[in-house]
Amino acid sequence: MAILELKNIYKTYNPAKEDKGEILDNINLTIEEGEFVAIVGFSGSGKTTLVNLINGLLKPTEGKVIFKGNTVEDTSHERGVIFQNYSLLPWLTVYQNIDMAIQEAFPKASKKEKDVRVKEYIEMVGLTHATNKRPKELSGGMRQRVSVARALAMDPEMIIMDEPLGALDALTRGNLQDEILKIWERNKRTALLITNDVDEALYMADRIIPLKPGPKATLGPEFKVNIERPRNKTALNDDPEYKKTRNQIIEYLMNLGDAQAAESTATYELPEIQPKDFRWDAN
Ligand SMILES: Nc1ncnc2c1ncn2[C@@H]1O[C@H](COP(=O)(O)OP(=O)(O)OP(=O)(O)O)[C@@H](O)[C@H]1O
Repeated sequence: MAILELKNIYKTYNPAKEDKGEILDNINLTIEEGEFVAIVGFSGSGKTTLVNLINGLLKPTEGKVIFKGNTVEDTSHERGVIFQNYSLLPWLTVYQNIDMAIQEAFPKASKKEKDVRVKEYIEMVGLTHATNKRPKELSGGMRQRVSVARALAMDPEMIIMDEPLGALDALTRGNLQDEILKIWERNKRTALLITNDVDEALYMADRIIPLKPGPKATLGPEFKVNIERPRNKTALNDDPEYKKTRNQIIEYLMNLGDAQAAESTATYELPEIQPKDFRWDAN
């Protein structure tokens, strides 16, 4: 059953002005319950705008966002967003930031239950030692981990991630990818990951959809990731299916980037791609 539907979404920030700032156009997407979908996009193409539309922070200029059969009008803890810019309350400690989210999601839980949950998620992201610190006392990566813990602690039906792990070192990033996958699988949740990292998308998602560069950014064709779970990062490098899909996506993105550069004077930043990508056999 579809949990999220995007229907003919068009978004401009400036409908009245001549320069309309047309960000998204003709966005159609259906995500089934339990799926893990990744959208891979160019920098500045409208990824955060799309997340905010799904979250309910923004309204589409035209079209509809439908969650569990109802048009999204507002934010809801059923859709937990991990933002790229941490968005923590600066005057609250790590504990209090997470506790506040849990209060909202589980208003009827006892004080003890909430306390156990807060501590469980702080431990999950390895921040027990920083429980009573405020955001300004934390590094960027630590703040991002609090943000991940806060979103997951609310046990949202849909986990929406807007480049959530970009600020982290490789080890922490890998650990959190695994934690997110565990929670998604264990609790049978639905996940939408917005990223510019093709490898992250391939490791985590069931299908990957490129967001073409704007103005009027729209979704490209989907690429299915037919690789069994649980996936092993080291083994993936030798998996023919992984190599094939990776090359297909990268080739598609490179062609898009070239076409866009030929048409426009604007410069676009490609999603994270290594030169080694083209050395691999597409077998
Ligand atoms: N509130 C706003 N008012 C006007 N224009 C906006 C607003 N928010 C974003 N934009 C414009 O919309 C476009 C897409 O921005 P958005 O943040 O959605 O892209 P993004 O793909 O998430 O970017 P990045 O990868 O750099 O984070 C940009 O040109 C940006 O300047």
